[in-house]
Amino acid sequence: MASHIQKAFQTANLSGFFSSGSTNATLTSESPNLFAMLPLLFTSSAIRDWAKLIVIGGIFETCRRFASNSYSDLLSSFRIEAVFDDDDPTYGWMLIWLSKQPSWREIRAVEVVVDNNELNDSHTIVLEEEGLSKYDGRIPRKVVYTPSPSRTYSMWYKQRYMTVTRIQEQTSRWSGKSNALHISILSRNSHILKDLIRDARMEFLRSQDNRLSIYTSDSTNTWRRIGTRPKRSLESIVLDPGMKELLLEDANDFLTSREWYSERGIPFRRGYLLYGAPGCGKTSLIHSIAGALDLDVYIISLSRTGLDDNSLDTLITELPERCVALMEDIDAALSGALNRDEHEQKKEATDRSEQSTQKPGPTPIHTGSRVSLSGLLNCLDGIGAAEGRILFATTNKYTSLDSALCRPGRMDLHIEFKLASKYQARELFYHFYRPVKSAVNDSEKGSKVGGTVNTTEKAPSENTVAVVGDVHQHARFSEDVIKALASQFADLIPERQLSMAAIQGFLMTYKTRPYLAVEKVAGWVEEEMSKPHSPKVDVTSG
Ligand SMILES: Nc1ncnc2c1ncn2[C@@H]1O[C@H](COP(=O)(O)OP(=O)(O)OP(=O)(O)O)[C@@H](O)[C@H]1O
Repeated sequence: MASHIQKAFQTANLSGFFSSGSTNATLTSESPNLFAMLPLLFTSSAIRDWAKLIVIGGIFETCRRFASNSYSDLLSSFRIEAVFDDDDPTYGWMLIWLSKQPSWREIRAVEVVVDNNELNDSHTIVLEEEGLSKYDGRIPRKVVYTPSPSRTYSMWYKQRYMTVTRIQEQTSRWSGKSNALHISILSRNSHILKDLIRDARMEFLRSQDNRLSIYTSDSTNTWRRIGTRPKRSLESIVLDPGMKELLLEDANDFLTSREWYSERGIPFRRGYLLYGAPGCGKTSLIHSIAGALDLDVYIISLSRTGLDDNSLDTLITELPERCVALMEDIDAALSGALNRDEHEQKKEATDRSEQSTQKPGPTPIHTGSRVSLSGLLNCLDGIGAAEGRILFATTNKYTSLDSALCRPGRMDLHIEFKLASKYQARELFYHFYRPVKSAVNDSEKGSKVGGTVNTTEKAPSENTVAVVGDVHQHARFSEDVIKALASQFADLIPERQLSMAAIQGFLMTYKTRPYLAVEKVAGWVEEEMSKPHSPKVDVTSG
């Protein structure tokens, strides 16, 4: 081979390169004749040499690849690998588990962010709260660490070497970045991965104690956990006696009756329709019940831009088995002609034009949603509808709902929320100001006068508190005093005229001043009742 190439170079006047013994070979001054050398490179013996070169090269490359693959296979056989995508709950479990590992606290390359949104904890890791205390009356914002993208961190898990890499990818210009955790553990035993996932899940559940996970759907119709919120105790929601208990018992009974449903061939689903005036506790009760039953809440926003029948179907099909699905203001999403199917739209338009001289129909509300009533009905009890889910729907306009939507099987239990009764006003007052046991000041227990409370009498520090502005100080009044004040307060609230939200709003003005609240309530009620938008309920008894 070399002889052929040498020949070619000699022909091209480059023989100086190959002359033996010449260590300082230099080019001749004549320019090399490259064209003359070409035919020599394609003679039969030269081609044979080329072929040999290719075969030898090929053998080398194959051996190299074989060795490298065998090496990776060998390594893989000692390694367990797993990928956790951020659109799956396990990603959050892993981050929380990592944040609890002592070695994780010593990592040297992190992405540091200030956690602005208390709800949004699914992408954060390592809560650095040490050394951060109340400063100058302000609580500092939480600083969180996230593992830097594309870096590999090493650590030990159950005496096994483990590496963690966070991969970040730009999914599209609009939908932003996606994250994934790649975990590799040096072990031949696959149980180590199961152990890791179980530990991560336990850590996650521990961190969620007394918190409720909330999910919403994003523009790609995927469920995303937007964060958590503290569970609200059922006790803090004041409804007519027996109402909460009825709902909780029914939901509890449903969750434990899977077999009963399957033996009778009834789809294992339950729907509750909560209707009534705004601000009467519908949403609060749903969150509270979900907390009491330890279920996650999946919010289905029917008026979300871009949502149509197909995507709604996908979302409902992908609900997990045990969860609370929440559709708020179901009337708002379906009230427009836009949201009815074509046939119904036309029929409705004709009916309206016929009746227009007697009664004008409601103006359609144009939301960004393209969900039709028939689409919603099919989703709620279609083949793909998730089993074991509890659906809660709320509305302020019960009478405007289609009867097909309200029928048993879709909405099994209808519960009316009325404006506040005197009983509710009293209980709300009591829960608002009730003493925290440890902080009751015994010296104030004597402010009760002969079974009634003198509202002109002020607790010693009531006015001082308002000036200082430490508005969240509680429990300076005895239970008896608060109970007596609550009764006086309730007497001044008219039956079923004001919403609980409005009464709560009034009490917020007097956060630590129950006496003043009682003193001012009559004036406030008068003012509220004279307002033109004073609540009117559009309901019929359910
Ligand atoms: N029955 C109640 N008991 C205790 N608090 C209540 C009650 N009703 C309303 N509230 C308070 O009023 C506020 C609004 O309540 P909520 O959002 O649950 O009302 P809603 O009936 O869902 O209103 P809307 O129909 O406008 O969505 C909450 O802060 C809640 O604490």
